[in-house]
Amino acid sequence: MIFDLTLEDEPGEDSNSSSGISSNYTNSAKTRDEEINSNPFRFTPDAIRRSHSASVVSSSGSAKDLEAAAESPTSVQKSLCLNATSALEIAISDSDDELSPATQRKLCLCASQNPKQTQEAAQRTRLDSQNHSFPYHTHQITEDYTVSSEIIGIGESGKVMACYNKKTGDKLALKVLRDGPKARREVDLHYLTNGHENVVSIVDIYENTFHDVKCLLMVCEFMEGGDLLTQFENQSSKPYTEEKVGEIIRQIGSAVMYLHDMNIAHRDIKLENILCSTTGEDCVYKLGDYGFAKRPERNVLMESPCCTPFYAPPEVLGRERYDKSCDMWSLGVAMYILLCGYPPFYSMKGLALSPGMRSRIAKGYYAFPHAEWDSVSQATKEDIRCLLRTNPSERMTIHELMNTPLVRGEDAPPTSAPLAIPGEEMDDGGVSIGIRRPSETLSFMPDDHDEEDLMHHADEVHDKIPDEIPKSVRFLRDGVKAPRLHSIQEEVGRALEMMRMGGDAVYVKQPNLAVCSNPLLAKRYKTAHMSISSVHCS
Ligand SMILES: Nc1ncnc2c1ncn2[C@@H]1O[C@H](COP(=O)(O)OP(=O)(O)OP(=O)(O)O)[C@@H](O)[C@H]1O
Repeated sequence: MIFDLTLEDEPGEDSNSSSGISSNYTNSAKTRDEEINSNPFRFTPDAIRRSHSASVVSSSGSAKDLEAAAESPTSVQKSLCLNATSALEIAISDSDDELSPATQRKLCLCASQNPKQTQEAAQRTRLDSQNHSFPYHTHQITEDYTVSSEIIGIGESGKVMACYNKKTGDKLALKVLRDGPKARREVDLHYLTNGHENVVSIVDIYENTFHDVKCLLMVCEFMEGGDLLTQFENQSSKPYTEEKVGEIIRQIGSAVMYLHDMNIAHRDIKLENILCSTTGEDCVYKLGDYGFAKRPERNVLMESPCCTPFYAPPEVLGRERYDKSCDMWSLGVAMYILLCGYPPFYSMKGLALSPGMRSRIAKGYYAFPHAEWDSVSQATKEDIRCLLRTNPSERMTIHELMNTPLVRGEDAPPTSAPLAIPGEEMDDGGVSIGIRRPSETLSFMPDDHDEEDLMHHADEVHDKIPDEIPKSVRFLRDGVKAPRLHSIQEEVGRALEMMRMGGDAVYVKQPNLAVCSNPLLAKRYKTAHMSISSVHCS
């Protein structure tokens, strides 16, 4: 389903429109010029790639001209909201009441959040907001904001657009969600943590209808520096210093701790969901996109496989129960990438989630290749090991992470050539093994074998110190550029969609019972209908 959000200049124009939004596009030239000049993404190669389907709005401005243009604002507006593959249920709310003065005041409170506000104030906001869901506006967003055609980001659930506060002229980010339980949950959980200085602030939220489809329009503070993945790639994925990574993790970890203390798991922590206030040194990092956040009822562990495979812990891929420790694994992956420029787990065949990659994630097989990791302190590598533990109950918690020297900004043990610390295995191929726990295997799987192959080889490779450099590391050694994180992410996004829709079902081969004398196999077949073939996000 595609929605058409056309834009207006004056408050209240065409307010009788049944779509809830004006049908004329008359966004002012002044605003558009400002937009062009102030948009930090517009001239970056990445911004061009991301917004290639969008165009800068013609300053001649009439709706007719614009519609005639090949890449017209109308087409951009049409694709504004949601992608066609979205399959969420639509729950029409009965209540269309205007906001009470009290909720309006509350909304203003949210809107004026100072990014530098103290934990104490955040605590107050938290207590206050715990008792309320976000006060939704029911009037048209165009009464308060000029919605621009500028795309500032593209995600799974659609595009994030720029919009401008009509009173202040402030630039903000607009995310449009199709109304439904999932969108409500995203907004409500985001709102619960809205007061934290390292969480992207929701400023306003509207319930508007486009062509009889209810949408939630979430207006958030605009993070000028864009997302951290883009920022990282814009400097050629050059590894960040430990000091810088410590600072990023200190800020994002603070938000994660806030969530975890409220028993909320974010479940989609990745560099794209870490937003940056600027591209400069004084950048404030904030957590965004609560699309998969979940707050379990009565301590029920979360079961749906919603993390991006790239960042996904083994228990998610294994359909086992998982909880907030999922976020810790993802933080470990993010730290790893920032410190070396490539991910710990990826498919050498460019697949989103190959059997080989899945297997390496499940077993915690990754490496600290010397070239990139010799300059990283042992203490930091140990932190990553603790975050990437395959057993969630043994994984480092957010409170433990926040207490590490890296995050506290204390002096870590001196950075030097690799030391052979007890229990850490080194091979002679320039690789320090990421795992070192006696209970875990110390070898790399042959890359990207299919599942069956892995089953056959599992015993052979178990508990064997690798005598050859893993292919993924050779790949880097050979001077081949590390995989483009963005291109991998696109693939991962597609696989993730499959996983979310339950398409990643387990296939049980049907045995020929007529010739099968194996009672176990026969029993497995008879009880196959009892197994859960796929798990859906609730
Ligand atoms: N407040 C903001 N300020 C600046 N850029 C933003 C903001 N919110 C989102 N973006 C940009 O838009 C992109 C997509 O946003 P977001 O992650 O919220 O969408 P999504 O559809 O939920 O994505 P996904 O589920 O794929 O992570 C971000 O990676 C970022 O580049």
